[in-house]
Amino acid sequence: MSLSGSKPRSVGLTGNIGSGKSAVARLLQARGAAVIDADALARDATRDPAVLARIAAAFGPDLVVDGALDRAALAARVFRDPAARSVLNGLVHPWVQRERERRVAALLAQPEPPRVIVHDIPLLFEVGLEGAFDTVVVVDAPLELRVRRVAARSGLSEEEVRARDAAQLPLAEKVRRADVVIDNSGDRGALERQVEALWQVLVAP
Ligand SMILES: CC(C)(COP(=O)(O)OP(=O)(O)OC[C@H]1O[C@@H](n2cnc3c(N)ncnc32)[C@H](O)[C@@H]1O)[C@@H](O)C(=O)NCCC(=O)NCCS
Ligand SMILES: Nc1ncnc2c1ncn2[C@@H]1O[C@H](COP(=O)(O)OP(=O)(O)OP(=O)(O)O)[C@@H](O)[C@H]1O
Repeated sequence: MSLSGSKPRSVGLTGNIGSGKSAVARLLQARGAAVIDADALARDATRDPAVLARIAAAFGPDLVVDGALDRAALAARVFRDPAARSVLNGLVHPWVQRERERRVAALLAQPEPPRVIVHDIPLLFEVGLEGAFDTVVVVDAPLELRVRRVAARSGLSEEEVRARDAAQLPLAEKVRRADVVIDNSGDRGALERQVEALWQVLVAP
């Protein structure tokens, strides 16, 4: 039983590349939420030898170097080719979905499950998961700002960020479909204030 004796609230957290999902997830985690990060699970999937073998079979053995996926090379392929992207998604997404369900089951089996479980899923709408959560939160920020923030974080070029954004449902459409929108066009203080307000709603009886 959780402290309140009720089932954890499930939150789907999404937005396009660089919108600030991980930043929001961290702030919710600091307040006591459990976070399941689909990007991290997708990275785990590509370390599974069975998945890696299927990626090598589909995209060529040169994409696996010393037993590890050449992520940059695969990204260069899939973000300019929707058909290739859909093949990769078909190899990785079922693994991610299974592991996510396993993690939820483990959290629910704890003596004191968390009050809130946050599912950070970049492609939540694209894969049709919008009905799977009590609350869907979309993190919004203008593309120009996201390009700058991601470049500072990871060194992806402007073109690479734009290509990934173009491979996702338009962010404005996600904002329309959201239950809650977090505007991350401001500073970190502004973000934290919105997350605190969201948290109060999530844990309200
Ligand atoms: C292509 C890969 C190898 C590139 O790896 P890389 O380390 O450069 O990026 P990383 O995985 O950290 O993803 C960063 C961001 O790219 C975007 N992105 C990743 N995959 C996709 C995709 N298939 N479609 C659209 N956007 C994507 C998301 O915004 C994500 O947050 C990797 O992203 C991958 O395996 N993608 C397929 C799995 C997937 O869909 N992951 C996203 C959530 S499950
Ligand atoms: N309000 C903010 N002010 C300044 N920098 C920010 C703010 N919010 C997020 N960032 C920074 O912008 C970058 C992108 O944010 P974050 O990694 O949280 O986005 P994301 O949506 O998880 O990205 P991805 O789609 O790549 O997973 C990070 O370096 C983060 O630290």
